[in-house]
Amino acid sequence: MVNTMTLTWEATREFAVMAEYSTYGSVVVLQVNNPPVNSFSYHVRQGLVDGLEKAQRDPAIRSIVIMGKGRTFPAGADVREFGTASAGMMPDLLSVLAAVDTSPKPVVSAIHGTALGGGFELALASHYRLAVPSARVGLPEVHLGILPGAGGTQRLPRVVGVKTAIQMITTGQHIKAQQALSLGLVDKIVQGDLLKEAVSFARSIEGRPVEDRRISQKTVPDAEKVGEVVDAARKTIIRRARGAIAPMTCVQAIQASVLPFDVGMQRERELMAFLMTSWQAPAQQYAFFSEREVRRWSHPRDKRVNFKTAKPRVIKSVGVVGAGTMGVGITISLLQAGLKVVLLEVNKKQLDRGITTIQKTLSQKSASQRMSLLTTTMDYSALSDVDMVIEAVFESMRLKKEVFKKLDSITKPQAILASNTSGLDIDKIAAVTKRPDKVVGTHFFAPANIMRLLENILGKHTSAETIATAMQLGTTIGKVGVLVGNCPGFVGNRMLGPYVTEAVFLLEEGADPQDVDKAIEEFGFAMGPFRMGDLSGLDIGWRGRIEKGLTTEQGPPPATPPLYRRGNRYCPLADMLCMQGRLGQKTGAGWYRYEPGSRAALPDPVVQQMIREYRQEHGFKKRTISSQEIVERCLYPLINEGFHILDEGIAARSMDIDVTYLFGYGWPRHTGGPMYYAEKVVGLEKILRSLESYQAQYPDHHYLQPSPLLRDMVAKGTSLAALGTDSKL
Ligand SMILES: CCCCCCCC/C=C\C/C=C/C(=O)SCCNC(=O)CCNC(=O)[C@H](O)C(C)(C)COP(=O)(O)OP(=O)(O)OC[C@H]1O[C@@H](n2cnc3c(N)ncnc32)[C@H](O)[C@@H]1OP(=O)(O)O
Repeated sequence: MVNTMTLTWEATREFAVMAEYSTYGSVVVLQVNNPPVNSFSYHVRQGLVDGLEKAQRDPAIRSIVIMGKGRTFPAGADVREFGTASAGMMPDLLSVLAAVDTSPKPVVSAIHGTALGGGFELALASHYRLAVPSARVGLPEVHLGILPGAGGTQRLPRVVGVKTAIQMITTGQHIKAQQALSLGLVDKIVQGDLLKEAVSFARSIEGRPVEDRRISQKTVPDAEKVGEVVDAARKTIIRRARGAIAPMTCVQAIQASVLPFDVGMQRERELMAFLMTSWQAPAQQYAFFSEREVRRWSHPRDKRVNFKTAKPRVIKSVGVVGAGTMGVGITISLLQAGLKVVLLEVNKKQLDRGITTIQKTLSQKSASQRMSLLTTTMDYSALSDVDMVIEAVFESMRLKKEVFKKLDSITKPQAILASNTSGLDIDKIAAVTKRPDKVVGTHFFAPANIMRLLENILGKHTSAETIATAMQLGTTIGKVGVLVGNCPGFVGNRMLGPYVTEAVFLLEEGADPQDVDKAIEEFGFAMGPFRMGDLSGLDIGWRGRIEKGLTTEQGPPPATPPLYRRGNRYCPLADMLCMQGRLGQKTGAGWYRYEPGSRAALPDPVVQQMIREYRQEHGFKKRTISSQEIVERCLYPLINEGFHILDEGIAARSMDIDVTYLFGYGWPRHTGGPMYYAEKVVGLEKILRSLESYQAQYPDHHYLQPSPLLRDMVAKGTSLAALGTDSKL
């Protein structure tokens, strides 16, 4: 045990504030001090190298502790430095870690918070690792489109074997301290004061040889199985990674860990250089920072609508109206965050079903505690005292207006009233209340307890305080909140319109649903539009089209040309399926057929026949459509709609659109999001020319008409960053 009273502070802060050097008798403690996450920017690297050298020079020093100041052990390289001059400035991270590994005096990494990426690689290069019970470690570089390029792909498998290393590195998962201990990744879990414990531990190992503590000198325990492990991983990754190059490149680097350490390190370096210079790494890093940047929201409508000045109301209790799929998912999210919930459902059977689902979904451990926060009711008066209500009833304006009228009369005057509408006019809903300033859209995505996106919609009268509250609620329940303006479909579903419309037009011309889905899935989406439609339920879109008067339950509205609605081209194939009761997975048939109890989408000859007859009836000639055309025809109109949205100020920045798509619609992260992809991967000029060319072929597909903003940007050579505040990225 170290007696704190005997600890003496020597000259500190010698190496700027970024790696503080303190001595405790024979122990040097190097504390990285680079808030918020102690990333390894240039000055930290220099500070560590200087500190290590100083410790080696001082004969009174016999051991070295490295730790993080503030909230965490270093959480990795400074990603903002990537691609800048300071990233390449020596010492680089590899030299810091080499100085640690080869130190003749034992080096102990003492971990709290999150030791991630380069931070965990530093710990692995150390001779001993301690962790507090709440610490987590991991190598999440794959999410940034790179690999653990400071020896992580070589040292980790030497401890846990190739199989576990592949699993950890290709998923980027964070491991809790206890699991890290059982995997041999930390040597000891310490309770109490980490600094004191680390110094005490360092003293206890002074004088012991460090050679056999160097992970770099060990061999991989399952080396003989590397071939079969890599083959198995390849199969999983091809299925899971869909177009992302980093996961398989990580595997290639890990494969080299069975070679001598220096050879493996060289291979890791080459593969890192390959990834660092790929187009996917900057796209994923953009996605990482955008996820955080959307927290700094504002809206051009009103300068008070700004994260800096708007203060949220305190929300302790929330009413949820409707115990359907969405209401139940929202309730689970709120309960999991420790909020009190009053769930109202007027249909007793539905309410009972909802309660059962909530009970089943909440984790065993905390279920009873969480359930104690839940009140269920069929009576609106039970909502009289809640701070906020989220309405999640059926998507009908008439019904929503009825609900909001009731809520306005029953809830306390300061309560916020939110609608989970997926695209109806928030202003019309607000207009039936006497508090339009407290009405806001909070669009959750199914399953609402899992999907991270929360699209918050600012109505004409929504106050800054109300928006701040909705954004804050998102953070409280672990969602990524994006602020958008009010228009039909808001950002996400509005852009989805052209995508699904064009996908259905492709069926008219010769593609089958599975051809379209395959092309979109190869692009990187987890599901193509038809599989997604079957999963969500085809009746959702159908009801929406009925509500808009585009179709009826019996077919086209009277006196309507079959393939046109209100002057626009219209394909009724989806309506035809719904009229047959084919509503998707839930009815065992939609665009595909499903065996009882299975979710596997099977091509259905009945649908293929229906499409064939439809083509014949309307004079469409079947042709072969390439995957490239499918991707362009579906995604470019979606992107084009994004430009309209920016032009109208519905989204303040292109990154708000990208984050919406990354977190709500499964847009592949390695492409950065639709707007990033358009600008940085394809190029705006190419998008514009493709739209023009398709529009010339299909003049009545109005979504193919390029947005004036896109045209203007191409003509002037302006960038998306220049439109909003994402220039920082
Ligand atoms: C040419 C090739 C030659 C080869 C030579 C190779 C040499 C070796 C080089 C590199 C190898 C190592 C690479 C890496 O380490 S990459 C980074 C790996 N680490 C991560 O991915 C961690 C990312 N961060 C997180 O997961 C989280 O931030 C967190 C868990 C650490 C903390 O979460 P939370 O408390 O929720 O905070 P925030 O996420 O909100 O973050 C706060 C703040 O900090 C910024 N930030 C976080 N991590 C980094 C980072 N690694 N670099 C820069 N900035 C970071 C984040 O953006 C937030 O900023 P704010 O929005 O402005 O507040």
